[in-house]
Amino acid sequence: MDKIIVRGGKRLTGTVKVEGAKNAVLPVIAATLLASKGKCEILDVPELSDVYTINEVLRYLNADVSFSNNRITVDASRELMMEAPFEYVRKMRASVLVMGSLLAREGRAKIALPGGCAIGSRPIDQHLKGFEAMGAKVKVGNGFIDAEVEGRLKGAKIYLDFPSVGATENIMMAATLAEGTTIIDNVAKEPEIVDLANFLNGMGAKVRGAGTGTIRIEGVKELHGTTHHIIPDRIEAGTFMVAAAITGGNVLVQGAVPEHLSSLVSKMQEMGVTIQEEETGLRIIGPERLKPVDIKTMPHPGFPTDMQSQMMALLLAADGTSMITETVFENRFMHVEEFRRMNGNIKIDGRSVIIDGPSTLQGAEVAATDLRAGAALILAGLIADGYTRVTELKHLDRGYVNFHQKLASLGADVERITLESAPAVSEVEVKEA
Ligand SMILES: CC(=O)N[C@H]1[C@@H](OP(=O)(O)OP(=O)(O)OC[C@H]2O[C@@H](n3ccc(=O)[nH]c3=O)[C@H](O)[C@@H]2O)O[C@H](CO)[C@@H](O)[C@@H]1O
Ligand SMILES: C=C(OP(=O)(O)O)C(=O)O
Repeated sequence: MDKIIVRGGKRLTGTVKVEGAKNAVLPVIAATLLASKGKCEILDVPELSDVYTINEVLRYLNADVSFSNNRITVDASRELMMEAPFEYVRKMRASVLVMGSLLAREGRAKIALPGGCAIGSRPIDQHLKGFEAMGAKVKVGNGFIDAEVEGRLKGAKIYLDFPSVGATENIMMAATLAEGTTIIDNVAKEPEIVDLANFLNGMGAKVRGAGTGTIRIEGVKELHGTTHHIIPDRIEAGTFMVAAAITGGNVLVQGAVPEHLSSLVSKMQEMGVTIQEEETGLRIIGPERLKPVDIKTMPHPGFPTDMQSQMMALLLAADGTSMITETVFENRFMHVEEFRRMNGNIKIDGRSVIIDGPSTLQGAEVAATDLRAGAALILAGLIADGYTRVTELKHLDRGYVNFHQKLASLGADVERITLESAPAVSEVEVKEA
């Protein structure tokens, strides 16, 4: 079991470079299954545990995948298997993203039901509604979702009840090989949707309107391999922006795309943080005194839920009362208890959290309850008194490459230790007794 240990009090300075986006690369890898001819080459791929997991899913489905030096090649030209078992879906919910590609290419997709996770129940009814509208018969039973279509999927008009990122991606992928035109309304507008559309078009698909509320896809008979660069990770960029601001530092976040980060930039500026656009990214200069703000998470271009816990850490340091309202996930406040263990003055009120700052944070042993919570607790540790020990790093490793090393390169006092070889405390006590 690994732990990250942070000693608070260091001001961060220097330059940090962000990786390719996790939430862009996962659907892009799933989409490579649509290419029945040629190889796909994906560049700027982050070395994350989620990427290794989805590569395993593709190999299980009979694709040839290689991954080195931030570059993945996939040859999916052989006939594919149609089933993704629970061992993968349990590790990573994004495994459900292979469903649209499999259904479009092979006429069937059987995927273990993803179940709930630490941030909420996360149903996939909107994905399934889209597949059904395109002519698939969907059965749910024995822990699996089994979708099947006779012949090709048919183009359809689909309205999403909520602009779900995953449903937009899955339906978009399925529609590329459908017969006729598919129009999806009330879709997600996240930059990762645009990246996926660009990748699909590089494969020979006809996708228009990505980044707006309506996407129109004219189905084609087959897709081929292509080369694609993944966009920079706006959430990793945002996390380092908060690291700079919380320590009163001065950091250039290379690869931060201002258009992808506008809601975060606005909120941080309201808090008194100086943000300057430079040629290669955004420079963040933390103020002496942070002002409180209210935040409501929303689908893009609203404030991203994936930055909610990191902003909570920043607001703990602000001078006054702030409120965060989470509207995207039903249960994304597990980190509140952990912040309380660090002496954070913070309380939950329904879907909102009230933060009374500034809290004098104290180092404590805390658990990363989900991926962004892990990052947020480390950020809080940067200004806490004494040592903060963060456990459950498997969550952090899903979404951040070398997080502690990047922070250390900016001057943070932080290290990661592996405890496997160390004796448990109780063993030491028994021997000493
Ligand atoms: C791999 C990836 O890209 N993950 C991101 C993606 O997750 P993901 O694609 O799972 O998120 P969605 O946008 O689908 O989910 C948002 C909300 O809609 C609900 N919902 C979704 C689908 C559905 O069929 N029915 C339904 O009710 C979910 O339970 C959730 O409450 O977008 C989220 C919202 O920006 C981000 O936090 C995740 O980091
Ligand atoms: C919630 C997240 O990811 P996932 O959808 O992969 O769980 C995230 O990236 O913060």
